[in-house]
Amino acid sequence: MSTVLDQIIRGVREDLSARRSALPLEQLRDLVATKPAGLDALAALSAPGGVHLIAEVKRASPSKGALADIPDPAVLAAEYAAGGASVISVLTEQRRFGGSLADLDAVRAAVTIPVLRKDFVVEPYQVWEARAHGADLVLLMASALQQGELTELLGLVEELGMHALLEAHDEDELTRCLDAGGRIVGINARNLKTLEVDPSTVSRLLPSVPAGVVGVAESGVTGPDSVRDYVGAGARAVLVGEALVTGADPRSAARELLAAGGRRVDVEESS
Ligand SMILES: O=P(O)(O)OC[C@@H](O)[C@@H](O)c1c[nH]c2ccccc12
Repeated sequence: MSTVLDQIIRGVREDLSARRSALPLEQLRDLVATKPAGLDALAALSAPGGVHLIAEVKRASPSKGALADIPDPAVLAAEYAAGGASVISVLTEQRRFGGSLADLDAVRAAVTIPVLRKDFVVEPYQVWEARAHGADLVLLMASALQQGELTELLGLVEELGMHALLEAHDEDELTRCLDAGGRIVGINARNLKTLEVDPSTVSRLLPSVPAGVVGVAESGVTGPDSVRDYVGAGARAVLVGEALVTGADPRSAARELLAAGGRRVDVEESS
């Protein structure tokens, strides 16, 4: 039986081949050569002083449908940055999440902190694309990749001067992420095959992430209490989408989550 993940990846591959016809890899590589170097997302997420926030620009999800309009992702990203986020995550998958590479461009132009391209990366072309559109960090999901692909894509991400967030949602995937050499590893509380969120996945798996690897808790943060729980389980960063995009004030919401994780954010004059 085909899972939601299989269906998403099928659509991603179709959209990808259309983009590749419009812009062949060779030209994409030339474009990458003209871009300034990426920012160090590993350093950003390793800085001491409490939990780090990876704040996500997320318009929709397969489980909930439309979440937020987000007329201007640049404005939202700037609010996240002002609220103390260390990294901005931009979903670029179009069919189920309503994202695009244009959103990535807009966010890249709006902030000076590292930006994550969040998509279902299954081919090297998408890694080149991420760099061409200014990403510093690329999501690689163990559930979507064979081990050889995971290792190969991680190698390309690093060769292009970026870092990868390797994502696992069970023991086997976590072992694979660590074996591949992941230095930033996320535990996703959402099972992308069933879309169910189970925060205990994070508390079960995070303790197995070694101290030298940045452990990220992903999905299911509904407020400060969730952050406290994830940090208690050993999270050095939390990745939050829905709770931030559906609230009235993303800057204050970001600050509140960070405060719950022990990070003090200097309050700037609000613009
Ligand atoms: O909206 P939430 O529950 O805060 O979740 C954010 C993020 O973890 C989720 O968007 C996510 C985690 N891994 C993914 C992989 C693909 C697409 C989306 C995701």
